[in-house]
Amino acid sequence: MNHSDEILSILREEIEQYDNRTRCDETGTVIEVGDGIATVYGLNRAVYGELVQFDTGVHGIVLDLKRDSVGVVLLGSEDGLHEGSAVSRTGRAADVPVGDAMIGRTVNALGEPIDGLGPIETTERRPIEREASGVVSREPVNQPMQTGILAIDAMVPIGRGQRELIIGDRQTGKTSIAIDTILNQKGQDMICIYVAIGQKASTVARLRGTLEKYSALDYSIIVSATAADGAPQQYIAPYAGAAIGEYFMSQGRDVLIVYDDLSKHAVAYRTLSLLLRRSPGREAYPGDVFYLHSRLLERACRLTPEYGGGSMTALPIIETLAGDVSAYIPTNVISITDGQIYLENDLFFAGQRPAINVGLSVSRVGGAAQTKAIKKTAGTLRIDLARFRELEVFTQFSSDLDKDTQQALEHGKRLMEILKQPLCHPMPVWRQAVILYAATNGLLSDVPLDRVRDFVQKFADSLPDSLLTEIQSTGTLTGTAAEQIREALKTYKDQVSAAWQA
Ligand SMILES: Nc1ncnc2c1ncn2[C@@H]1O[C@H](COP(=O)(O)OP(=O)(O)OP(=O)(O)O)[C@@H](O)[C@H]1O
Repeated sequence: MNHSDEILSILREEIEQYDNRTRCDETGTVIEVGDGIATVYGLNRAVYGELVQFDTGVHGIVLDLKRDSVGVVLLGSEDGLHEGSAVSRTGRAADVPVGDAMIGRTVNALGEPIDGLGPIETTERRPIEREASGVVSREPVNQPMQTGILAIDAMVPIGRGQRELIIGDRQTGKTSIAIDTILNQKGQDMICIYVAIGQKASTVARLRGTLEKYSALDYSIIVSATAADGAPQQYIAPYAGAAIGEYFMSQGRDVLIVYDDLSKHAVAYRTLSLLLRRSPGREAYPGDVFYLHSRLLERACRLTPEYGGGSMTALPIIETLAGDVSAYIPTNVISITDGQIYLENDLFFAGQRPAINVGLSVSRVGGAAQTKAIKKTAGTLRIDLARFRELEVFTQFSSDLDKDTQQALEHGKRLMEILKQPLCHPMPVWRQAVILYAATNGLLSDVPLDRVRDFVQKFADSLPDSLLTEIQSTGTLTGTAAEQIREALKTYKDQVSAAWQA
């Protein structure tokens, strides 16, 4: 055989076997399975993040690519899977159904309904992992996202498209802030998505009950991967929530997404990584744990009108241990987000609820989006509170205080009082503006401290409707409106002050 014949025969052989070989790459065999992880041989062409299907019908996601095998995390039960089970590629990344039909429903991390209300009719699906929008398609944050919580809207304002972290120890009211914010979106044309990661199923059910009670389910979606669901579901749940949110954002809608909480998400990812035998780094987290959250939170943005003009505001939640914000995951997420709302144990137990530590809370971009009426009336609030905190510490043991110090202390105490807010009572802009105006201008100095909270609420209720609608619709507090508030406050005080002496 001459040289060219030899080449031809090799080529012919290669071509004949080509089909066989590609088919072989499309299916593989399980070598080992356990703890929700399968090691598969033969899926040479599988790509990172691809969805594969086992012969039992269970799906898995390729999360580890090695020279001879791939590591797959199972999205369902491993019952019936054993060494030698067949696995086939699907050629697509893990995705979730998206569409208006999802609104009002509770779904799992794969977008399947778990609320017993029947199937969800959607026509579109979106991959759970997607590259975040680029610089060109983004617009600066310049529209407010009212939380309805006075302390936040006045001092840590959040804009549409912003990522604001809610951070604090366990049981300090983190979830409550997120829920109140969702309740306040009623009638604001906002779609709210609550992603529950690693929580108890009963907690999620209770939360759904609260949303239902306040008619917030009409514009909300709950994505739930409970503690019973296992690490893979907990790992993909926030990405699934983001994909559902992006669908609405691409339709030009405004979306609010809450990730409750990313500490548990990081723990789920650490579990998977350790089971996949990746080398552990600081606090045993894998080296790419920063990327885990940055690629998620980067997907929140506000789009320019050419790209639909929608927005996705993210409220990730992080739980700290004994107030330690310098731990690995908290510092990571603090550096990714555009600010944080820091909740403090001491304040919570002292009855200051929501327990927001104003000194450590910050919003890096929301100031530009703050409603004018609030900006104007809350002007000195932060500084006055900072001064109050300092004086409070210094004057703790001294009884002989000069008049100025006494006044500043009394003023600070009243400011702290108006910032207390019960659960599920979000405040509209006009009410916030009126209360702030009265408090920051020292108009409450003659109201007994223990009556301040009740007084301001009832006073706000007594104001004429025309004034409220004017503040609410224009978003500003004109000089005449301010004068009207002053007058009304004087009259109202005269009416009720007799009862104070009694
Ligand atoms: N503004 C508030 N007024 C009164 N009670 C509040 C307020 N905010 C939170 N609480 C109460 O504090 C408790 C803890 O709240 P929440 O569950 O929101 O905290 P969390 O930090 O999310 O807790 P976890 O660590 O369990 O996630 C709840 O019982 C809630 O009712």
